[in-house]
Amino acid sequence: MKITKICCIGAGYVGGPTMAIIAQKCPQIQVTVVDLNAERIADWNDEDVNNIPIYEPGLSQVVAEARGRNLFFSTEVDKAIDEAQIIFISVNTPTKTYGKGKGMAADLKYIELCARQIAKIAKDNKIVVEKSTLPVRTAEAIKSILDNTGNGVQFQILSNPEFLAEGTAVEDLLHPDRILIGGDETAEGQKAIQALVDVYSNWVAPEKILTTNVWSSELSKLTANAFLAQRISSINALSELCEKTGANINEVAKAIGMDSRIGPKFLKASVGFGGSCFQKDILNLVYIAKSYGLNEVADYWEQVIIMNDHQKKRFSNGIVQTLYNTVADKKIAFLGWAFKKDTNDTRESAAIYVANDLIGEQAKIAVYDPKVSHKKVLADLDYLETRSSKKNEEGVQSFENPYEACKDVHAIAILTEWDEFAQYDWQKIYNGMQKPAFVFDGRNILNASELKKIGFIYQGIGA
Ligand SMILES: NC(=O)c1ccc[n+]([C@@H]2O[C@H](COP(=O)([O-])OP(=O)(O)OC[C@H]3O[C@@H](n4cnc5c(N)ncnc54)[C@H](O)[C@@H]3O)[C@@H](O)[C@H]2O)c1
Ligand SMILES: O=c1ccn([C@@H]2O[C@H](COP(=O)(O)OP(=O)(O)O[C@H]3O[C@H](CO)[C@@H](O)[C@H](O)[C@H]3O)[C@@H](O)[C@H]2O)c(=O)[nH]1
Repeated sequence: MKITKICCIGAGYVGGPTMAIIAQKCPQIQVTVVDLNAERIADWNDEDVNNIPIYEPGLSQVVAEARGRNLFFSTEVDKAIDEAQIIFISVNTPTKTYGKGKGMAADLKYIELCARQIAKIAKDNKIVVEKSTLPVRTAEAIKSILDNTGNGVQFQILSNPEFLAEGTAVEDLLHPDRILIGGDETAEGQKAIQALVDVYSNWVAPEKILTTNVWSSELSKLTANAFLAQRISSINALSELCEKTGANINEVAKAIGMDSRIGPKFLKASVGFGGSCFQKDILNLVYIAKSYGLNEVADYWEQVIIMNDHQKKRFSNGIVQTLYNTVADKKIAFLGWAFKKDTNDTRESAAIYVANDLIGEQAKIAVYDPKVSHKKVLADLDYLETRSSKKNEEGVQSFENPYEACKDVHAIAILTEWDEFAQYDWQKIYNGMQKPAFVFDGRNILNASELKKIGFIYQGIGA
């Protein structure tokens, strides 16, 4: 089957970058990304390509190259569905906040809406691709909706989970470790798989494209995230033991990472992992295990989340304790608000929880993040519903300049590992601070001995 038109429902952190790369690498295919959020689409179409809604290194250049040529952003969902041969579903699948499975299960209402819309509009056979991260066996539900509410046309459902990490999305999409495609074992299923393999083959080597059955593909995505997050919780658990014993977590991580069976990646101790995926996907895995009565399996994976919550709490408690057990009316600068460097995404960022704790202790927070607006900082705090918006506004200020943010503060906390933080003139920052001047490095990115030489009281993670 020759693919000439692709549509993607959902112009978010996955849909936008993924489709931009497909369009860049497949100029013969017209790629249309649609979304119900008109403001988001308008931002993707902003004349100034630097104003696209998602910050990712290298992304604006890719969009500049393909947009208007074979890459389009639109709110005309029905038209795009009608015209496409392959429809990617890349909508959000957050943790449910209501009803059965509240706080654990994935909320699939947006997925179901997409399936119903596709069924209503499609007048010829379509390949529907699950790009969103979904519970294992979701394809069954999508198929049932499509087959029972459709116009009698044939649908093939593929699972093609996305493994990009934010901050490195373009690089990850250009050079993926693997592309995973799950489909039906029938002849039609295999034909659909081949059509999608052909799209990726425009830039991905054949040995990196793995095809499986649908259920393995769906479950592999949750499993990959669970394994990655588990490594962080494992190293963070040991960071607490290091602090008690005189061992240094950076040295321990290096020593174990040199064992080729363990490997060096994802062993960076931190204030705790954030982002829209790890917590949501592990909770989802836990819920699935529980729903099959596999309580030990559920408990095993839930511990990764428990450890992460503990790590965030430990960080804010440590600040209060060190500042003589009170931070009331003390000003604390936060360097970083995003959940990791090189992204403007703040979903589930550790910074939100640490700030929430400290505002609860009546501290005043001064935030500097190179890519996050004050509006976003306030919205993140309000989302927790701990206190009124007015009280949050009184508790947090944002600054465009890091030196301004750090002026007159009692302490500085590093919440995100932005490279620029290590390059600052720390003597200048020290001179402008209250004394004693404390630094709590939640990312272990600063030069501890240099800071101590200047006069700072420095506390990292796990040393
Ligand atoms: N963010 C990541 O790094 C990442 C990586 C891999 C996988 N994922 C998964 O990909 C999926 C999308 O994540 P995201 O971060 O891009 O989410 P997002 O919230 O940034 O984007 C989702 C978009 O879908 C739109 N949408 C929702 N329902 C719609 C509908 N019925 N019709 C049209 N548009 C609709 C929303 O308006 C939103 O713009 C999730 O399942 C997530 O778990 C995310
Ligand atoms: O050694 C490490 C590595 C990461 N982190 C933190 O872990 C979180 C997640 O980081 P990362 O995994 O790099 O970013 P995400 O964009 O959340 O990507 C994860 O989640 C995506 C969504 O499912 C997957 O596609 C990716 O493969 C998976 O890495 C961030 O807060 C990081 O700061 C650490 O604390 N220590």
